[in-house]
Amino acid sequence: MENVHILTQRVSGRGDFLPFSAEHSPTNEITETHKLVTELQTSLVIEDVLAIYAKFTKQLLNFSGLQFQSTLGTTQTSQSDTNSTPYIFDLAIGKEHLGQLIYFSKFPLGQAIEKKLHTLHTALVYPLRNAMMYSRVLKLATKDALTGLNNRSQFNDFLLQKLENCRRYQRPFSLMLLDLDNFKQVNDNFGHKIGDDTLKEFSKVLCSSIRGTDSVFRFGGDEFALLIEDPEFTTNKVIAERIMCLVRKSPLMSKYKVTTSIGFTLANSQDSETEIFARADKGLYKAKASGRNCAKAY
Ligand SMILES: Nc1nc2c(ncn2[C@@H]2O[C@H](COP(=O)(O)OP(=O)(O)OP(=O)(O)O)[C@@H](O)[C@H]2O)c(=O)[nH]1
Repeated sequence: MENVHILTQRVSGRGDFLPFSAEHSPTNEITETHKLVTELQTSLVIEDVLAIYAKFTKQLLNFSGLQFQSTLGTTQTSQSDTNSTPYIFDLAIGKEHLGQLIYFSKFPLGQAIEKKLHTLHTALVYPLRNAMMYSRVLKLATKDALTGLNNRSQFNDFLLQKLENCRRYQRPFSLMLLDLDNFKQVNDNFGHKIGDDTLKEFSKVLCSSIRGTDSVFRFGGDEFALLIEDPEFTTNKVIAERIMCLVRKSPLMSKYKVTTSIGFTLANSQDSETEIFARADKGLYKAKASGRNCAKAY
């Protein structure tokens, strides 16, 4: 510990290692680590856990960025500058590898700092693993595995929320239901893999046809839905036209002659989930009955 103290005092002027604490005793270190663990346990969100850890560790090491890479992707603290030298640490609990924690620093890490970081990593790993598990479970519960879109259960929650906002704050929204036409023949004639690729392609079309405030869902099979914020009747028509146009332009979807039928409806403040859904579904039925590849309001 004395080494840490000497090191921080010697080079703090350069801005890399800040004085960690005036008094470094084993008792202090245990108290600090305990405080860190307590704070880390206040969140199950990976980004938050990393931010809490970064704030604490900044007292020891003036790093310019902190990143955590795992099978769940890359998370980094806000305003991370990743241009300086990366110092990579594997994080594991026993044989379970969690991922890599990367400190970006303009200055070299001394051995004493590295040792201290290893101690802090022991405080980080359990709360981080809990957050990773939570993220996986949340994904399983709310996302469609094939397309990564929100699933039906998430749709039910979103729809209730939108109806509540519509009733209380007169915030209008609309529901659009979409179903692919002639999709069965893609699977039957070209195989399930091409069928899956078509569904993924259509998901991209939907995501690129809406604004960030709108949401896309896959119910299963070739059925999708959109919840559109603040729409006018014409907005819905514009969105539907945009989707059908992108489907026509998609090399994959045009190759397999897949189009989409669309039904939509505007919400009103008296609507229940069943009522609004039934109206959009009638619109979709009308579109199918009118020969497919078109959009109908109800
Ligand atoms: N590749 C793939 N196919 C799926 C998936 N889920 C459901 N399907 C298939 O989607 C097809 C849905 O067919 P329908 O909507 O009934 O048929 P369609 O040809 O689109 O008929 P219309 O809607 O009347 O134009 C069925 O063949 C299902 O087996 C999936 O995850 N991947």
